[in-house]
Amino acid sequence: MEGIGFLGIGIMGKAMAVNLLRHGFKVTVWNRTLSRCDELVQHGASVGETPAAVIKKCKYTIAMLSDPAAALSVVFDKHGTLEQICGGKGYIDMSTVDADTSSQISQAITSKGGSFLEAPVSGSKKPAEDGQLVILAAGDKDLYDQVVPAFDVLGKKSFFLGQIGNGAKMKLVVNMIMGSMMNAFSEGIVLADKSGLDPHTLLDVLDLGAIANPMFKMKGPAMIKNSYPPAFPLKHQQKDMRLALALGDENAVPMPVAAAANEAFKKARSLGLGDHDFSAVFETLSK
Ligand SMILES: NC(=O)C1=CN([C@@H]2O[C@H](COP(=O)(O)OP(=O)(O)OC[C@H]3O[C@@H](n4cnc5c(N)ncnc54)[C@H](OP(=O)(O)O)[C@@H]3O)[C@@H](O)[C@H]2O)C=CC1
Ligand SMILES: O=CCCC(=O)O
Repeated sequence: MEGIGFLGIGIMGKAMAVNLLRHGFKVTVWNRTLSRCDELVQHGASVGETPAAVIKKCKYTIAMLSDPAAALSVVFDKHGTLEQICGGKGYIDMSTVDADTSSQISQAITSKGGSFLEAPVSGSKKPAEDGQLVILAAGDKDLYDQVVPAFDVLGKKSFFLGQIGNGAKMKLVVNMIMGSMMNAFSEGIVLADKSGLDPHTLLDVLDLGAIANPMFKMKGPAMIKNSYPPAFPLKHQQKDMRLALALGDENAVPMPVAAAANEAFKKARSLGLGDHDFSAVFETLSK
């Protein structure tokens, strides 16, 4: 593959871009807060002054941005992706957005002759650092085949899910389940504690049974200490619950558990916990 552009050097974008550099890819980065690119330069990246400058330079460009508004802004605003995208160039948006946002971006890119893939990911900061993400791609199959070498570095498994929107929907379903689980887990820890049990023993019991999972194992000990270093920011989890609930509305799927979980994440945001890890929803139970 030729050089890759990378737009959005947040928690995930930084880990993914560093990983690509470590594996020998030439990477040109851009971030809205440009100073955040400095660390990437130390790892060997070049910097583009605008998204358009990155697109102009690179055959393939990946975006990893916070939400639908950010993903749209980087494509459609002045000096954005659309100004330079053209035939022979590919744009891969790995942000978690809804299917409608992805379709808008896809239509705009393809109307200029470019090719487009949505490719949101499952897995957080550590899997991103270790190249262990799960990639949920959909859209242009030729572009997918061309960028497999990069996906092989970023992830442990890639799925090609067909038409645009399917990757976004799959990602939202997964994160809706995860957000609901996090709330049940938080309630369980508090219930164990308040009823006189040792929450650490609860973690040991959970880890040996049918509902053992990496998330409980990884986040539980820190939650018991009321510590929430951001791997997956709570504001993004609440965005995903909101988008998943909208998908439920569209399809007339009742989701009372997810709706309650969303309320808990909104409460956590109102307490100023949006930039903490999403496990900080635990705090809403004692407030
Ligand atoms: N963290 C995680 O565990 C995971 C996150 N995701 C998803 O990946 C995406 C990125 O997440 P993460 O890295 O954690 O988020 P961060 O909040 O760490 O980074 C967000 C990035 O988006 C940029 N951004 C925000 N608003 C705008 C805007 N209006 N215009 C241009 N750029 C903007 C930020 O730029 P600036 O630095 O200037 O603020 C930053 O580069 C999200 O969609 C998230 O849901 C998916 C899987 C796991
Ligand atoms: O979107 C964030 C997903 C976080 C994870 O899969 O651990």
